[in-house]
Formats: sequence, structure tokens, C-alpha cells
Amino acid sequence: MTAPTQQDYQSQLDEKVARLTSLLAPFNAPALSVYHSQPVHYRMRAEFRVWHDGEDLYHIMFNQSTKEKYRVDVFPPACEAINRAMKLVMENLRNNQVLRKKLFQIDYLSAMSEEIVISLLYHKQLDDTWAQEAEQLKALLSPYFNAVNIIGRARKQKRIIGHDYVIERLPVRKKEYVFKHIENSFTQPNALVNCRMIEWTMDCCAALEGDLLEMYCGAGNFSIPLAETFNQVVGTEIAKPSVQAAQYNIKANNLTNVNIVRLAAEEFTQAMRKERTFSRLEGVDLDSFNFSTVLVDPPRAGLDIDSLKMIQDYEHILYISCNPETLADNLTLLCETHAVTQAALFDQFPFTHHIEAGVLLSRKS
Ligand SMILES: C[S@@+](CC[C@H](N)C(=O)[O-])C[C@H]1O[C@@H](n2cnc3c(N)ncnc32)[C@H](O)[C@@H]1O
Repeated sequence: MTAPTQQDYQSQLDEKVARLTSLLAPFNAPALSVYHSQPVHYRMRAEFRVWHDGEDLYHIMFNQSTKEKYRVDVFPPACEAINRAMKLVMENLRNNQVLRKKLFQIDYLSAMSEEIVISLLYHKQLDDTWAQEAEQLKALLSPYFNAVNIIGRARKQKRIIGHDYVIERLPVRKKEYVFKHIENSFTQPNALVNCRMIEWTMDCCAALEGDLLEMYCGAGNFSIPLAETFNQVVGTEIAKPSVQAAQYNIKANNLTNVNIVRLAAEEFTQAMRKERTFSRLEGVDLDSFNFSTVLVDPPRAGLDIDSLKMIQDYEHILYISCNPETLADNLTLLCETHAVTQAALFDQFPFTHHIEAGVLLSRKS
């Protein structure tokens, strides 16, 4: 793969800015704040198929239009740690019959802290001989990273050599926040742009008071840095591993004012409306909070109608979106009661059509 030029990067960004500006125009959004990415080495995750070519072994990807496979020895979108790992892994796997046999995919998850998880996916069951060889691979790679973890996956099997997570350290506004990022769980793929997103939410919330409610909070990517701005933060998230990572992150960042509850957004809305009670909310008295602000960061489908109506009860709504079409659709209802006061584009996914957007809404007077 050849690395793109700065000019290539800028023209794809200009196109995204034009598209998002036009989608937000019906809502009288102010001019976009635009946060660009590095043109190379911006992704903290990458997945490759593995090609066995006689004695040779290499990473491959598929051309999306022609569906033809192509060999990948370096992958400029991925961070430098992943590129380093790709080279070392292939050098060590090519002649290792135990580790290479029936291997069909390799996934990499890295972090700015230079920790890495390498997941090897197989069409065979993984025995103790495999585990010994994987331990050796971990030892061989360890001098090149701050932590190396190897996972072997096969049908109904997951063997972990080390951990199934990396500990990320994100530099945000002269502070460093600690996050456990678990393999196969959601994390923002572009770490530097993620730092800019967190800073943007901090700026949006700097003058706001009271408590923060966050829906779709993941491992606390926003809840944790925003805990300094609000009196109390309550986050809700559906995925168990993310909630467990969030609990770890609360302790690792020495916070005492953040509560994360494992509830789907739809369930949380029912709890807020007193339509249902949940044992998972035990110890969290929703009536005791003074929520002034709600932050939502939903998946591509956007918010369900009941949650949308529920968040209209709050003075300020901070909406982070990975799909500007559903964002625009949701804004049609939200703008009946609220006005867009800030809007931003974060180039989380350079050279793809995906746009990450942020919008701050405040209740109309
Ligand atoms: C775009 S991610 C954002 C996560 C987090 N804000 C971050 O920045 O890392 C969306 C999150 O919503 C969670 N999710 C998906 N459907 C959900 C639902 N119905 N209710 C609650 N959370 C949900 C996913 O597990 C994922 O963690």
C-alpha cells in the first residue's frame, strides 16, 4: 500500500465537511469546527486475512470493488506499533508449523501506550503445544512493546496469553487518562482524533452545572474526563465487557462521582419514566440526581423514539454521532425543543465515507 499525500487527505476531508454542513443546514447549525486526522498511522486496530503460499505466509486484504486479494506487508493507516507487530509476527510465524497451521486471520489492537493484543484466529482447536509456542512468540515480541498479549481463537475456544486488553493512556489537556480497552469491544479507532473529541466535549460542558447523564457510554471514554466538570455522572451501556472496563477505569482514574449501569438505552428510558424497575439499578437512586445535561453516542442506527423524547427533558444535549444521516433524522425531533449551538466534524475514519460528528443542543427559551 502506498501512503497518501497531505493533498489527498485534505480533499477527502473537504468533501466530508461539505456533506455534513449540508446535512446540518436545515437545523441552523453554526459553522463546523473541524478536527483533522493524521493522514497515516491513525488506526489503533486492524484486521487481516492470512494467506498461505507454499512456505510463504503473509497478511492480505481484499480490494472492495474488484474483491481481489492483495498482499499487505505494511499498512499505513495503522499505527506504528501495529506495523511493527505485523512484520515481527510474520517473521516468527512463517517457520513455526504449530502457530501457522490453519491460521486464517490476525487482528491487532494497540494503544498510544504501546501495548498490543494480537489475536490469531484458527480453523483448529488450540492445545497446550500451541500455548507454549504462543508464550514464546510473546517473549520474542516483548522487547519491542510496553506489553504484548496473544489471543488464540478457534471454534468455542479462546486462549489468552497475557491479557485480552490493552491499557491505554490518553493525553487530554495536559492530563493522562487511563482506559482499559478490551479486545473485541467497542473503542474509538483513531486515538488522536478521540483526544480531540474528548476535548471538544469538555469545552462544550465547561460552563454547564449539575449532573451528567451519558447513554451508550462504552468504557467511559467521555464520562471519565467529564467527571471533573459535573457533580455526578451516570453512564449507561448495554455491553457487559464495556461496563466492566468502565468500572476498572473509574478506579484507575481515582474517581468517586461516576456510576456506570449495565442497561440498554431503551431500558434506561423505561426506568427514568418509572415504567419498569431493574435490579441492575440497585444502589442508584435516579431521583437523587440533578441531570442538566445528557450525552449520547449511539451506534449507527441513532436513538430509538422513546429515548429521543426522554432526552428532550434535559437543558443540554450533547450528541456524538458516527452516522450523520441518523443524526439529521434525530435532530428533526430534537430541534422542536432545542437549538444547535455548536457543531463539529471529527475525522475518525480518514479515506472512508464515514463521518463522526458532534452537536451541542440547548433548550430554546
Ligand atoms: C459508538 S459506541 C460509543 C461508546 C463510547 N461513547 C466511546 O466513545 O467509546 C456505542 C456504544 O453503544 C453501545 N450500545 C449499542 N446498543 C445499545 C443500546 N441499545 N443501549 C445501550 N448501549 C448500546 C455499544 O455497546 C457501544 O459501546
